[in-house]
Amino acid sequence: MIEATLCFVLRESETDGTGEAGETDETSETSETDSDTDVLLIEKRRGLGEGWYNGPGGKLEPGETPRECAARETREEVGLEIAPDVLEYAGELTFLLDEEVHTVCHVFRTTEFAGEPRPSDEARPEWTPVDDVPYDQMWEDDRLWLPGVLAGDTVAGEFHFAGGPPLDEAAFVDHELEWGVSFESRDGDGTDTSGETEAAGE
Ligand SMILES: Nc1nc2c([nH]c(=O)n2[C@H]2C[C@H](O)[C@@H](COP(=O)(O)OP(=O)(O)OP(=O)(O)O)O2)c(=O)[nH]1
Repeated sequence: MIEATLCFVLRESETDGTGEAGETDETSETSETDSDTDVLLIEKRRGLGEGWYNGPGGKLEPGETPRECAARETREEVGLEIAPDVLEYAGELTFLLDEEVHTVCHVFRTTEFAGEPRPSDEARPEWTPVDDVPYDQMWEDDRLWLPGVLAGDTVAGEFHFAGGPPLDEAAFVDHELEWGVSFESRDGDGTDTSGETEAAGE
């Protein structure tokens, strides 16, 4: 079983024409988009999910906590500095391949970071308005849980894939999601859950 992380860094969109987001032209009545928040996505250049968009993240190293891993991977992949303890635990995703647990992924969210994103061998970073996330160029399950996570909710999910390995070539066949889960101050162990279960196909 692989233990991995994802880290979604959020910022207020730049709508004054000085940044990439919210650029305007003289004929526009307003430069506002539907959303005033950007998320830092990466185009993954290698490894599982290569060529797709995702958040920075990767596998835990020995002795590392999930939040330490999320902060390290974000630094290595896009050069942002994040203190592990500011990360908000937003989700626990379990990916099953042919009914066996393949990966447990801890999902974090933060608005606190230092530095400017820069590309690396692993990732090309891109600030993306949360309403423009390219779900058609991402893992198929992401459209089910990422909008809620970006909106501030917490989630526990199970995602069933069949026909692999590798996981990113398997078919996505089923899922269960539970929203409003209380993870308290956990770092990856023990969960205190509450909320409704939403089964696939409902
Ligand atoms: N958004 C999203 N991410 C997923 C899904 N499944 C899945 O494994 N991931 C994440 C977990 C990890 O962050 C990443 C896979 O990690 P990886 O094995 O490619 O890690 P890596 O080699 O790039 O990283 P490293 O630890 O070797 O540096 O993809 C999914 O369905 N959706």
